[in-house]
Amino acid sequence: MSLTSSCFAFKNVSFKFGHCCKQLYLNAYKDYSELKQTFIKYQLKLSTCRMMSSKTMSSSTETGLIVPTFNDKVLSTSVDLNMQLVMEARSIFQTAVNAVLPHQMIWNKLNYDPKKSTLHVDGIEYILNNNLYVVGFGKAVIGMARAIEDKLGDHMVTGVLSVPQGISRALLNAGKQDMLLLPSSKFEVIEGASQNLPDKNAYKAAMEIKRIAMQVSGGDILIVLISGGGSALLPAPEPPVTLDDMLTVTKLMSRAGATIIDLNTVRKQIDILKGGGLAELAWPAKTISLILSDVIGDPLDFIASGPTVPDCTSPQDVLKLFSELGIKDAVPQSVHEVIQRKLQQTSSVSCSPVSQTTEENSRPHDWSHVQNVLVGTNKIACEVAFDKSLDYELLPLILSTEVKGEAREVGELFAVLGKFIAGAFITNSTVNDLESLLKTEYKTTEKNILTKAQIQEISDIVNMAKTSGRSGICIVAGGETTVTVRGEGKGGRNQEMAVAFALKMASRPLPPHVKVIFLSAGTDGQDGPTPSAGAVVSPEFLSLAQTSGLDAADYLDRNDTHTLLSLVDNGSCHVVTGLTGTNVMDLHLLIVKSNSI
Ligand SMILES: Nc1ncnc2c1ncn2[C@@H]1O[C@H](COP(=O)(O)OP(=O)(O)O)[C@@H](O)[C@H]1O
Ligand SMILES: O=C(O)[C@H](O)COP(=O)(O)O
Repeated sequence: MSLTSSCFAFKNVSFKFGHCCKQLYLNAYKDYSELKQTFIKYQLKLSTCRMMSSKTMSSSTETGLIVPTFNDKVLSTSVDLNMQLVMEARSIFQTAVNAVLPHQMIWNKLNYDPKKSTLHVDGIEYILNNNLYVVGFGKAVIGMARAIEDKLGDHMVTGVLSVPQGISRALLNAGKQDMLLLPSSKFEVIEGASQNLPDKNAYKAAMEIKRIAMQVSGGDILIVLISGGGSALLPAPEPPVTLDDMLTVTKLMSRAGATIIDLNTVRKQIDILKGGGLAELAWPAKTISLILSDVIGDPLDFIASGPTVPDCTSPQDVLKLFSELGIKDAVPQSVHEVIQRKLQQTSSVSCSPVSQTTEENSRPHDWSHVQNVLVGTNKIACEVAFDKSLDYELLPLILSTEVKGEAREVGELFAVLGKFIAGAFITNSTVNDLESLLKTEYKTTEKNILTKAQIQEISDIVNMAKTSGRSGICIVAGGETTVTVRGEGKGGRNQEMAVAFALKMASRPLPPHVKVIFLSAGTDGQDGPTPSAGAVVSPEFLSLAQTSGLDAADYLDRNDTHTLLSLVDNGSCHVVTGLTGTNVMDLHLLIVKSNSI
């Protein structure tokens, strides 16, 4: 995947159907973060006043400076500070992950009144009366299904889950019993799609799910649980496309550098259940889709290829993609046949909520029977990380929830930000200083890596820290970078970011008394094909590696960052959580703290 035009900026990615929602979201999010910053300013003023008036809250040095305290312990050595920042980062990450665990999310969203047997979801009321059917597909749906069954099991008729091969055993081994179904469960669980590729088991599960969708009727309620990996776990190729043809197209596109949006555009056009097909089949039953987003920007119609969302793609989009990716001739003939057939059927893309009368089912209906609900997103995790940072007296800033681009380059970018913030603590740095630092220190093919607004936000948060006497800043970000794997090593995008960060930080020593650490980890607990979720490093990581005779740059070049992290300091830099049972992409935390303010 090539580096996008801006790693951090909110991408102006517009889907016809979703664009207006996205703009509303951006406006709301902007208001939210301004509100948050206002709150912080107020809180800071309050605490600064309190601090000035009471000696008990801090210890002062002979020069009268207020030394930052942490849990009433005055920091004495930089080693303490380093270890403390690592502990804080790990705690912030874990707190954020806990907030997007399946049980937490489902219980937050579903308001059930057992006396009235009514279920309220975002203000919409449903009457439960042993009329509930549940299907699910994705890496995190077992935990979601357990939460549903705990809450609404009495009304469940039946349920089917399509989950990754080995996930139940892995969750059991990770001690996540609370995310597994009980022996009395009404769910049928079918494991498949190992390596996230559709297979016969996933196909069997998809057919079972299709059968339930066709079985439900007017008075029934179908809950659909969706999370990352759902596309591969719900393969329902439209004849004459076969499962093998679908596999061929997926592999062809992935190898050609297709994005998840590209992949799912094609999947929606050649699959009966994707692109709203599942909800169409369930009509007139009411469908409630509970969605855990692992796609940047949370586009409902692309997460797991949007089986319950109106489809805004077209057969023309598919042909355009095939030619852009240079795979048109390699695509199976059956796929071209389905695309050509659709070209005849639809003259233009229709995103109207009222779907056309389709010949095979002659059921004219709109989408009022469907409620799509985002229950877990990277944004929620980032906001929890934001709040948790305040507990550690850090001044937080959510820089982006749409981080993308080549992992090592994004890791280096965080290093440049770390250097700027560290320097700004002891000098009067300005926005221009950060812009020039990015130009000189950050050699990348892209020009506007950070938006002007984000550069301004970083400069503002530093000034706010200095004027309020806060000794630390926590930059929170999330998203999903990519790795162009060229070496034979073992690693993942978050481990690559951490090692690249450490290498970049080493190019310029930090001012005395200022410490910088960087944590990058996947919320699903697995970074690449490794048992790590990611890593947390300080600039000292490099000297630790060198004392062990390890060349970090060489390990990075061979995509062998997991091995390197395992060898340095007995693997103490790894972030290991085990499979978490959730998946809202990755979290990045840059913490800069000075013990001289
Ligand atoms: N040795 C490696 N070093 C760095 N990244 C790797 C390596 N091997 C695989 N990857 C990356 O890990 C990605 C898969 O990440 P993973 O966390 O398993 O899945 P998901 O993207 O669903 O979270 C692959 O797309 C690949 O880019
Ligand atoms: O389409 C899907 O399955 C998800 O939206 C993204 O899948 P991934 O987790 O395999 O990228």
